[in-house]
Parts: sequence; C-alpha cells; structure tokens
Amino acid sequence: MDSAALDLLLAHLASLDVMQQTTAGYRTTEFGANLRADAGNGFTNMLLRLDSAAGRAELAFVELAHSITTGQAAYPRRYGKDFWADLAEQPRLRESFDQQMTLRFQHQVPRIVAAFDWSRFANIVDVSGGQGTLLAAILTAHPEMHGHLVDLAPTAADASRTFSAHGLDDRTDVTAGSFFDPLPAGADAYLLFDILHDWDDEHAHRILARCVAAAHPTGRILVVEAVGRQRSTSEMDLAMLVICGGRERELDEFRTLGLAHGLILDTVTTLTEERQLLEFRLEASGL
Ligand SMILES: C[S@@+](CC[C@H](N)C(=O)[O-])C[C@H]1O[C@@H](n2cnc3c(N)ncnc32)[C@H](O)[C@@H]1O
Repeated sequence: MDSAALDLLLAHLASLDVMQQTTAGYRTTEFGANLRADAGNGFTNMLLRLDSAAGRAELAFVELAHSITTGQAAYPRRYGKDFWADLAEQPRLRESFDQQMTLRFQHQVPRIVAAFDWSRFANIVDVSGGQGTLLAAILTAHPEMHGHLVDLAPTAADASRTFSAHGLDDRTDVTAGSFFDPLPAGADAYLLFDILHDWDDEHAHRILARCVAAAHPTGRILVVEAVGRQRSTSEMDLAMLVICGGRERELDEFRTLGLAHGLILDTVTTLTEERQLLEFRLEASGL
C-alpha cells in the first residue's frame, strides 16, 4: 500500500461524505458504512467487486456511447458476447448474479407476498424465478398452492435447494430450461418478475408467446416490473440498455406488447415503492 496514494483516496472519499477525518485518521461516515464488508448488504461482495457479474456489467458503461448511438447493449461490444452468454461461460459470474438477485429483494419479499392475492391461483409457474426465494415465500403463505419454477440449469438447481430447505418438495416442480422453449403447460398463472426489462421487444414477444401458449385458457400472465416513468430510476433505465439491450417499459408499452398476444391488461397492483404487478388475461377466454 502506498500511504501517500491512500491518503489521496481517503481525502477524496471524505469530500464525497463516505469517509470522515478524525484526529486518529479516517473512519467511515454513516453513509460510507454501507460500503463496509461487514455491512451485510452485499455491496462489497457483489456490487463493488469488478470480478462479480454486477461489477463486470458496470464496466460495460465504458461503451455507453455505443448504446446511445445504436440503441443496442454495450456489453457485447466490450466483452465479445452478450451478458447471459458470459454468465453461462463463467460459473462464478453466474453465482454472483444469482446471489445479487436474491439479496436485492430479500427484505421486500414479505410485502410482495402480502400485497397481492396469490391464492387465487392453484398452480403458478415462476418463469425465471431465480433461486426461488419469492416462490417459496408465496407457497409458504398459501399452503393450498402449487408452484413450478423454470430457470437456466445452475439457477434451477439452487431453486430446488431453496424449496427443499422450506419443506416445499411436495408442492413444487423445478425445470431447468429456457423461456424461449415451451413452458410447463396448463397453469393458472405465469409470473415474469423483472424478466421483460432484460430484453428488447423482439425477445420480450418471444417470452410472452411462450407464456400464452402454455397458459390454461383462463390463465393469467403476471408481469412485475419497475414500470417506466412511474417506478423505475433513470439509472436502471440506462443499466438495462447498456447491459442487456432491454429497458424499463411504460404502462402503455406493456399494454401494446400484451395486445400482440391477445393479452388484455386487467389490473395494476402496487407491490412496493419500486414494483408494480400487471395482470393480463387472455382475450379469447372472455373472463
Ligand atoms: C433479472 S433476473 C430475475 C430473476 C427473478 N425473477 C427475480 O426477480 O429475482 C433474470 C432471470 O432470467 C433468467 N434467464 C436469463 N435467460 C434465460 C433464458 N433464456 N431462459 C430462462 N431464464 C433465463 C436468469 O437466469 C435470471 O434468473
């Protein structure tokens, strides 16, 4: 460690209110304490490490101009492959991404479960449900429900472990697979939680088409997102574009996406300050 260089850094961090100078040296401010390894919020382990999925993705912002001039993701330009292909090739990245996803809403899960009447659905498919934390909480709150989680293989294996740990093996199925392939058929609801914003319209249509093809005729498609201009932040809007080529869509854009598949937007439920649930029904069902 070069002490003069470290001093420059600490002085700069003090100017940003991350550190505070004391007679003995420097200490973290209340704000800066969020960045400490022992803060328990995953910042240091997952978001600030440049070798984590989030840290690596942040570096794609170096190619921001590419995204702004083309409307395409910057990630492939920086790394030669898209975000998901990169995660598939590097298990450590995949692992850090899945953990980040679980950590990001762990404190909000009880509110998400309480804010919507999930018990209306005897069978629900969580399409790309990550490590299964949310589905496990929904099923625990509603013992009459059955859940089926689909996600890519390593993540699906984690979800199986989550369900076993919650004693939910009897009421869950897990499929390792892609939402670009046929989904488990006949369920009452298909949940897409923070999925469509990862994708451009062409891919979002392909995902919705798979949900509609699989759903029971009276089934519902439940899209949870940070709806653009209502719940999303400008930072997340840009991140979705730069990292995945996706975006936070506005309500009318979701309505239009759905209509192309005969989906009618029925209700919008606020789950948290950041997320809304858009419930679509199939036009053909008439219900
Ligand atoms: C933003 S995360 C959201 C995960 C979860 N729904 C949640 O809210 O925590 C996106 C998810 O999409 C999954 N995913 C990406 N490409 C996929 C594909 N082709 N088929 C199925 N899942 C995919 C990822 O593995 C990841 O779990």
